[in-house]
Amino acid sequence: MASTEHSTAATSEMDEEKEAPPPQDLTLGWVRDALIRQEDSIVFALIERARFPYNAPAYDPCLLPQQGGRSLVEAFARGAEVLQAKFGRYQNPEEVSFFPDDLPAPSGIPYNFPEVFHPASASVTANNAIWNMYFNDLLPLFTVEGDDGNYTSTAAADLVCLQALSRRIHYGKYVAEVKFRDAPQDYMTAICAKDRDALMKLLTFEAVEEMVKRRVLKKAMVFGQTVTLEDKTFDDETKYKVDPAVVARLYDEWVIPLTKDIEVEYLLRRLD
Ligand SMILES: C=C(O[C@@H]1C=C(C(=O)O)C=C[C@H]1O)C(=O)O
Repeated sequence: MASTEHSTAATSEMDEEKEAPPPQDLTLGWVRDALIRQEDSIVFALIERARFPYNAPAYDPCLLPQQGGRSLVEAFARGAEVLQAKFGRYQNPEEVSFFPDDLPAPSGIPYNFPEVFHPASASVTANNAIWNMYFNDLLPLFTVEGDDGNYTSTAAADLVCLQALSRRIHYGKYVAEVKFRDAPQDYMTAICAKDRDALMKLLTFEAVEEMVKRRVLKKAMVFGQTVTLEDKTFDDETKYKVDPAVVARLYDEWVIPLTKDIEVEYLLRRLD
């Protein structure tokens, strides 16, 4: 009994340290560490989705006529968001809904999230772009063609990917806030001039972006290997659960540019 109590306390302390929401006095280092941890979630979510083939009927609005023109994946995502909103998921500023209209009021146990965002900037969202990118561009790149009939599990795996990508990209709001606080004069000049290019230049760190892309490529290799007890070497013939080049491309073409778009949009409203 005593040892159970002890281990429960130890676990919750550890969780608090790892999963604490962003502090009000956040630093760029803190935010970048959070982004690094989220890379793991994204790579694992893609690996889970890749267990199923493409499963085209999950995206066909004709599959479920009673859903009024919505595909199974859209109906599933909307239903999941309604349930999650009820329990307060979107009270967390890290979480952004894909279908914010008609979500019920939260009735869960309130949590006192620190108010980090400038209020006028808080509602910036890229979820439409993320949804379209995921289904039109990304999904065909990392799933094999085919139909195994397991559409609900497929939709559930899609939603995990979408939510992980959305959380990462909307973390651009924290990045923007901390960069603004670190150099308010530089940012204020560009914000007052509504100069998107100047803002983009100010917030871009190319060396950091290169490191991010190299790291996610490596994570996809490490996490996507089949681990066996026999010694074996990994070479060009190694089969990965998700092609590491696709993960690097995901970050290069979509995740980093969308994060930076969020940063710019956040900053443009930062003085409102
Ligand atoms: C997120 C940041 O802002 C920009 C976007 C990056 C990203 O999305 O990974 C990396 C570097 C910056 O160009 C950051 O500075 O860490």
